[in-house]
Amino acid sequence: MPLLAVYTELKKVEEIVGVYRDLASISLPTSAQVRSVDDQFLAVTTQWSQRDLEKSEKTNFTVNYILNAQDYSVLIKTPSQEVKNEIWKKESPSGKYHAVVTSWKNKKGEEKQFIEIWNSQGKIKNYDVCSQEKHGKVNNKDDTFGCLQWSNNEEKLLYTSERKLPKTKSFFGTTNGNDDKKEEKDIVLGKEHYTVEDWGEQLVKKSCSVICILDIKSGTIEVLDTPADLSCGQACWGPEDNTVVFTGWNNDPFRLGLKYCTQRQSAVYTYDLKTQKITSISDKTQSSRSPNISPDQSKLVYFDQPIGGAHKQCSRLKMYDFKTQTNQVILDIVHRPKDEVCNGIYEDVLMSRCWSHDSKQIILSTSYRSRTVLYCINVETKTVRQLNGGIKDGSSSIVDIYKDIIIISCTSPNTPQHLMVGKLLSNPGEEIKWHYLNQPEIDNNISFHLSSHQPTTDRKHSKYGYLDYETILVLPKTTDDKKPPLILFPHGGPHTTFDTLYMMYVAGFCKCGFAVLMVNYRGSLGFGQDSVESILGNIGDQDVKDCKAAADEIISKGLVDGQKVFMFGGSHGGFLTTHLIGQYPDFFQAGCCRNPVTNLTVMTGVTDIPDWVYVESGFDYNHSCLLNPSYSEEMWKRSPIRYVDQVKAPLLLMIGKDDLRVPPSQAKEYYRALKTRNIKTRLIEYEDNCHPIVKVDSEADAFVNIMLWYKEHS
Ligand SMILES: CSCC[C@H](NC(C)=O)C(=O)N[C@@H](C)C(=O)N[C@@H](CO)C(=O)O
Repeated sequence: MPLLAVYTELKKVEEIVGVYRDLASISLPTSAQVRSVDDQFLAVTTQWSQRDLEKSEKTNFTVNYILNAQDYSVLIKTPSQEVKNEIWKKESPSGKYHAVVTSWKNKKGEEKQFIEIWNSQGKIKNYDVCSQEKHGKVNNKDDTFGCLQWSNNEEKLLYTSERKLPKTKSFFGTTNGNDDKKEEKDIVLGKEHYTVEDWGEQLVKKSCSVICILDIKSGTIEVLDTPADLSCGQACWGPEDNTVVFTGWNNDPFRLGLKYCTQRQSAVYTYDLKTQKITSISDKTQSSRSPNISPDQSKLVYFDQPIGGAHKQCSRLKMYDFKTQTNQVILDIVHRPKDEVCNGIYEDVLMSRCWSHDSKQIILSTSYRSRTVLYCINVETKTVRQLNGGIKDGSSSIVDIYKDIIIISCTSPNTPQHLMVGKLLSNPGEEIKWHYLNQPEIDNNISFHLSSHQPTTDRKHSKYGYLDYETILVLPKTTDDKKPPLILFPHGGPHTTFDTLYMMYVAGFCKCGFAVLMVNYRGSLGFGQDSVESILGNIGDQDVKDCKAAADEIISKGLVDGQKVFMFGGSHGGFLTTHLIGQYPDFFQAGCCRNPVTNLTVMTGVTDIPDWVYVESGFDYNHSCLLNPSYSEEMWKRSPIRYVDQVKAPLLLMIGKDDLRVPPSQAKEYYRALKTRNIKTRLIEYEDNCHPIVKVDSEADAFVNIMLWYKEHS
């Protein structure tokens, strides 16, 4: 390479790395809790996360605020305090105590988990919860099953953990001298290689979760006697702490991946702590989750939806009355949005605090077309109203509510997530006045535009007719008349959505000079259940054409350079990337995808969610389904690999080596197919990454590689 070329290349790398460093240094809020100190003051504890590129890890820290209770102005803000080894922290109802679940490695390198109880003077109790050998590892906050709940009398803590498994050793092993007689009796021989099923991608080693109660005074642990065929989670205390309410997922006949999948068979149960009787309070023909009890303890709300079908869908909000022991629908599934207020609920779970103080209203946030919006739902009148958010055309989501003081997180593609505080007003006509907890840094070099797209006549759906869809165009500020090159970026799923959020990669692409078109093709969440269902049996066609048509429309408006179009997407977005470069070979300069689905015919045997392949290809699924030639033929027709002979655009493929959702074999097969056809391609493999490639160092490396790939092929 000539010297000048080497220099230019290095300069390019330096610039991209510089862009990424700046963006990675932004800290983002992860949670917050509000509490009233007295009539004059409010206390808000906030948790934040920031990438540390030097240490290749995320740094977590807290910041505490004291606010004036009248006008919400910030009176005191404490310096940031780094948090280490903390899995979970929960304040007691009176605010006197904190429970903290911590994880720590001892000198032998063994992981230990503790539940610590703190008051204002310091740590008052510390329990090595696993040493009692009543259960396995404690679930953490991000697990589907996780929970940590104080009893109302502050004497007990509810949490979930893995069920205790019998110890096993080889048929041929001798006992270790340290084993006492009792332990030896409990050891089963020759089962050490038996498979232990788990719940798949990002839930590895989560096999059967149980509910545990820690008595804070004595340190004794009670593991509730729940059936072995249920994985239990999302537990909370029932009225007067006499029952425990929880979600139970069926383990049988075998577990399918649960991450991004709310359609699995699950129900809401109560467990009577005196009689140990378990009762299902939800409709067992539906999939129910996320029970949440009202402050007056008279009722609870939860989500439900049909079992099976699309991996995420529109859900109902239901309510169970403890006195009458009856259920009612508060907000039903919205098939075809009719009004301007609500397109239905698409959330996995409710926030742990979501009730108004009078136990009459629920606050939740969910997708409404391409924005996350706030809803206030009156459970008595069953009326829904949208609450005003913090940014026009941006997104707002609830973080916490306590005695009607609400904390929200506000964002838009040019404004990183920041926290605001306001008061829920009794007059529904009045707008909430939001006050900043922290000031965001708005990037005025980035702008965004929402567009609605109508399918052309040839793309009308045979059952649902004309369903519209949306895109979010994120544009860099240009200093000359040159139009920016375009990155076409459809989301994965396919049943997820792009809301007008700040996304580090998108902001970074813009700062490197690219416009980004994020496509909420038909099938995305936030547009009604008909839209979700319209894509089943149509993948590889309807979604592909929606993306291409959206790009054409934006190019025709003259906002971007139509001669320089690049593809980008992960997972189902990678499926669309490989489809689009195959079906429209002259349209794209280059492409890049993370963990793409490329060949459906071989996916059923390797993914943790084989049902996805059947359902998205238009077939019904049950656990005994077997692939046959007619299914395979249809799956082949819908697979990107079918078009590989037509591909011209150089393609960068990235894989997380531990991905259980779309195993690396999918990208590898496509990579080999391109190589033998002399199409320029590169495969990058990230160790220790699963489906989302988000380990701090990998995410950073991937960004620079993507930008270099596009720049090289511009
Ligand atoms: C058999 S895998 C099908 C695609 C996959 N669907 C589900 C239900 O997991 C998918 O597209 N998943 C996305 C939600 C996804 O994981 N996308 C991300 C990763 O976080 C991405 O890289 O874009």
